[in-house]
Formats: sequence, structure tokens, C-alpha cells
Amino acid sequence: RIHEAADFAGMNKAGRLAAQILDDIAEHVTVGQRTAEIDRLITKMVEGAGATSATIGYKGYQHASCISVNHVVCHGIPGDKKLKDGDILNIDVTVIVDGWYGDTSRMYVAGKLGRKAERLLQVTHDSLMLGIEAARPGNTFGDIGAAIQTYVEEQGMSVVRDFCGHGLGRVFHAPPNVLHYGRPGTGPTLEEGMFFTIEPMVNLGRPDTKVLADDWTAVTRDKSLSAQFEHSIGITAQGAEVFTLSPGGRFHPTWG
Ligand SMILES: CCc1ccsc1-c1ccc(O)c(O)c1
Ligand SMILES: [Mn+2]
Ligand SMILES: [Mn+2]
Repeated sequence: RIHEAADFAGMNKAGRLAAQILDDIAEHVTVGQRTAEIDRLITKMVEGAGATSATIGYKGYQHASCISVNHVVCHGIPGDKKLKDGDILNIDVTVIVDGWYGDTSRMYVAGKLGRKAERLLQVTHDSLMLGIEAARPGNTFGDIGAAIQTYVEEQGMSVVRDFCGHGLGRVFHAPPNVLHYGRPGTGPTLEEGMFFTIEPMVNLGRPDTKVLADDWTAVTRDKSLSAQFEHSIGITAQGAEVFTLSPGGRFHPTWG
């Protein structure tokens, strides 16, 4: 789907709200906090803004956020387990504002961030930004995947292959699948007016994942730590516009 100039305003509004919620939730990510409580606060923020959660009711999912702790790769379900010192967690929020979808996630730490975990967060965030730099008209989706994969593997880490980014706009998920690995020059060509997410998941160990019996929670098979960052972007003549940058100017208030 190719969007018009006016559609960028709608995506900016939805993206900014999702990013603001991720800014505002940071102070509640503390040792001893339950992820169900974090999700309850996010639900209140979405409603308080007069927006709608895209994930409540989506494919039977019943929460306003996915919260994925330590070796959970993605789709972690908010629950009553309390956060421990050193836990790293991805909080993923998708909101709908005037019909437009804003989908973003970032990493937080409860208590003190370990050195290996800090390197994982840094590499994962940098890989997203390298993917966004490759997102310009005339490049291909393979250029985005190659930029991410090459950098991550040079750092001795691995890119999850089992989940990908996606087109979005007035719908949550649309083609194309946005792979976080690939070969330069392959795949569809990027065009002005394309809206999609880039949401790389990076593991300290092997790329392999499995889904738990709850049919949602994806974990690393080798139990190594995993991190993810996600932005919703739009392709412009100059390159890419990021709809979900933190309004507070800091992508990761707790860490970077
Ligand atoms: C919980 C929402 C959901 C359900 C099935 S896939 C999915 C999901 C979660 C986070 C995302 O960024 C996304 O694009 C989809
Ligand atoms: Mn998301
Ligand atoms: Mn997404």
C-alpha cells in the first residue's frame, strides 16, 4: 500500500502517543513490580489519551502490551511474576489514533543492568537504527535485512528469524514481511509512501526460538538473553520518517 502525504500526519500522531506511553511507563519498571501491573498502567494511559489498544482482542490476545523478560524473545504475556534485579524486558505497545496504528517497543531494566545485557541492548538498538538508515527509496527490503544481520553477527550475536516486521497504516499488519536478515539488493524495492515496522530481535546465543504451551510466549531455545527494539516508519523522498521516536528525545529513558 502506498500512502499520501496527509497520511504521514496521522501516523505521526499515533506513533507519538505510543512512544509517549513507553516514556511514561519507564518509572514504573522497578524491582518487585509485576508485569501485569505495568500492563494495567499502560491500559489506563491508552484510555486516558482517548486512543484504542490494537492488541486487546487481536487474535484472542487480551492485553494492551506484550512484556518479554530476559530470554523471552517476544509476545510475553503480562503476569504476576515480580521483576528481579537485573531483569531486562521489552515492552511493546500498539495504539490506534483516528484509525492510524502506532507500533513500537523498547527495552527496560529493573535495577542494575549487567554488562553483557548492556552490550545486547546497545547492539540491538544500533541494529534497528542501521536498518532505518538503509530504508530509503530505491533500496530494497533485502538491504534493510542485510544491514541489520551483518552488524549483529559482526558483534558475535544472532538475529531471530522466526518473527519479522510488517506493513501497517490503517491496519495492524499488512504485507510485506520485513525480514531482519537478508542479502543486499534482494526483495521488493522501497517506495515513497510505504509504512512499515522494523523490529529486530537479537539473541546473545543461537537464533532458534520456540513458543511455550501458552501458545504466545516465544523464548530462545538455548535460554540465552534476547532483546528487541521496534519503530514504525514511513518512506519519504529523503529516506525514512520515524513515527515512534520518544517525544522526550531519549529513545531509552532507563538506559541510553
Ligand atoms: C499481542 C499482539 C500480537 C498477537 C499476535 S502477533 C502480535 C504482535 C505483537 C507485537 C508486534 O509488534 C506485532 O507486530 C504483533
Ligand atoms: Mn510492536
Ligand atoms: Mn510490530
